[in-house]
Amino acid sequence: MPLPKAELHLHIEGTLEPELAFELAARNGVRLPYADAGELSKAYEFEDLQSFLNLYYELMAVLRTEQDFTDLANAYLARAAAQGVRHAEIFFDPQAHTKRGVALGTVVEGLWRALGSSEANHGVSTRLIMCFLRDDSAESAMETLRAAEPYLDRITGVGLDSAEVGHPPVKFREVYEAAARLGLRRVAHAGEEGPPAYITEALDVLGVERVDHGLRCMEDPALVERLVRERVPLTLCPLSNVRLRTVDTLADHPLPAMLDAGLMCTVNSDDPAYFGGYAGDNFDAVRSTLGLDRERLRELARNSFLASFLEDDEELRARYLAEVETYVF
Ligand code: HPA
Ligand SMILES: [Zn+2]
Repeated sequence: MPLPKAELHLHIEGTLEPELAFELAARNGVRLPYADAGELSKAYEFEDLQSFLNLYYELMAVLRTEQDFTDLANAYLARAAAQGVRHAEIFFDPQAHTKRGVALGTVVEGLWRALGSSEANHGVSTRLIMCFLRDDSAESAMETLRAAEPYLDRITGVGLDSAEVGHPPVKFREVYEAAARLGLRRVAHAGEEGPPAYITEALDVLGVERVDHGLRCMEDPALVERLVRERVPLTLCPLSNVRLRTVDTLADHPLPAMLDAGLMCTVNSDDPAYFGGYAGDNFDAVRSTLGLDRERLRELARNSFLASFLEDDEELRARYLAEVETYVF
């Protein structure tokens, strides 16, 4: 049995495996500019975040119906469960779909058909986090938040993703203020490719409770000290960092130094279909390549549940934490 863990940084659109992409393309009569899944897999060589995002948005063309989103989410949940994920807080990118003419309701209802029965079907509890595309306008983000109001019983929080550099958190101040008034939890990608100042801004201006990635905090000792003091969780994605060349190799990943510094780190998969692994694969990679011992792995798993948005079900959180503490490696 794998180590029980929560996944806190997972873009559902990033779980679209080449085989499913072709299946959905055929079902929906969408033509992909690749002959087959094998040829498509060869396109998974990325230079940076933008080169990945180009493919990520291109392949979304195959997602059209509620059933497509249900199938996508069920495929992810089955894989995650097999790798010890007991709880998943799942990002989705509504604007990437609405701008293609797919209604927000189709996306949310489709995802919900998988998520709403996930505890029974997969043994995985879930939350849904709606992300704004930071390279789109703040007005578009605000319209998206307004359009989501009928679905807020299914949406736990808001996040911020897509191309980071040049799109600082402050651009979304009003949107995050409005989200807070609606009772939504707040997270944001910051410090993946963007500078440490974006992390500070996400905390101070957007009021985020977790920082997605946050890797570049290591360039600013005062910021590290603050993140440690305030116990701000960071949702790290080691295999993603390697594939998007945020670090040179996995052996160079700062995770051990971040744990030694006292940062509240978690390990996640980001876009597992694109970056070579799901949550358990990321844990296996940091164990074997970075030499993390059992107590460090247990700490990462414990952090994942402590940092999760399970405040409405503390009994469940306590059960997961007990599983982590009694886990025999
Ligand atoms: O790793 C990521 N970074 C920013 N935006 C994203 N959207 C999907 N994955 C990512
Ligand atoms: Zn991400």
